[in-house]
Amino acid sequence: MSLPKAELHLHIEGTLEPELAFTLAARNGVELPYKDTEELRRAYLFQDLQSFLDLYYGLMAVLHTEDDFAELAEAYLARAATQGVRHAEIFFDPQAHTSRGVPIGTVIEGLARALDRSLERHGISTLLIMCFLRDESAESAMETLDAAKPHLHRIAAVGLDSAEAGHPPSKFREVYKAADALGLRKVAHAGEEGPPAYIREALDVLGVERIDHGLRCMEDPELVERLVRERVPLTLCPLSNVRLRAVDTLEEHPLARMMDAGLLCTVNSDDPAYFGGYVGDTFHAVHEALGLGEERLRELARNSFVASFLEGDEERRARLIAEVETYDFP
Ligand SMILES: Nc1ncnc2[nH]cnc12
Ligand SMILES: [Zn+2]
Repeated sequence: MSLPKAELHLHIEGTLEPELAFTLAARNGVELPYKDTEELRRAYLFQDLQSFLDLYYGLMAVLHTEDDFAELAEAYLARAATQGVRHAEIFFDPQAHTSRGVPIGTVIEGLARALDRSLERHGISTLLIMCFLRDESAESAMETLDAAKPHLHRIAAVGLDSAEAGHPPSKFREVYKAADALGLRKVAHAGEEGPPAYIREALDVLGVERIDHGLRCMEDPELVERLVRERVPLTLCPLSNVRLRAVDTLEEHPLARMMDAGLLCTVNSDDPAYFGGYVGDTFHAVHEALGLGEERLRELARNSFVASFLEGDEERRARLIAEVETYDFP
């Protein structure tokens, strides 16, 4: 769907399509435990977040050089442009690469090469969000922040992702404080598999400006009231929630109820190579499965720009919102 939109919850490693994975594996002499792309795709049957993460981190073994990261990001941006994406705030997981011996500079400078030409090539403005793996230690997160210091001009914000249960946001209090002191903005995954209390902690302890997912806020009416009152954006990922079994079917996804409750919802693709669709496909899917009409889709698109970190370019934000308001649905 080419309705103009921002993508605010997208893991660049989650855009690694099987075809590119095999190309990079051949180029870098990496042997994959799958015969071909078909067999790899057949392995995309996940029981929960952890079963996805196990495969996801394994496949990252094909990413080695700056060129690899540039090619990965370029492929995503080219595809996103065909789905109406005009602005993308892109997560990456440095520890998933540094732990394999790939220097953080290789990751950041490779991604930046594609991002730097994205506006001109694809009409997509971009920024980078560096995520800490919450199932690694707080010390490792702090070392990652330190290692990123020579590249800070490339990074807009920090985030928190990976296995949520048992890894509360408060574990990362100090590293978020340090990131804040460096002028970085703050987001965190919370309430995907973890309880509503993790959403409160992300707000109160880490001081995040957006909640990634936030799905489980619906179990806590007082929290919903607060999120509405404080206009805290939620970056929801409905196709991901189905594939990782946070909800049984897309028809049962609470997105429509969340919008009715007055929450500032956005929809995003999370890891589109694994979850069956890019963000335009996701808009289409929620239209079909949840009966969200044109005004609701327009609201989601408007919210994506409202919730974006486009503060450096208010003129662009206003122009993109105006495009949403006047978009003619086919
Ligand atoms: N849905 C998700 N939740 C947590 N960490 C992730 N990393 C990539 N996708 C993720
Ligand atoms: Zn995510």
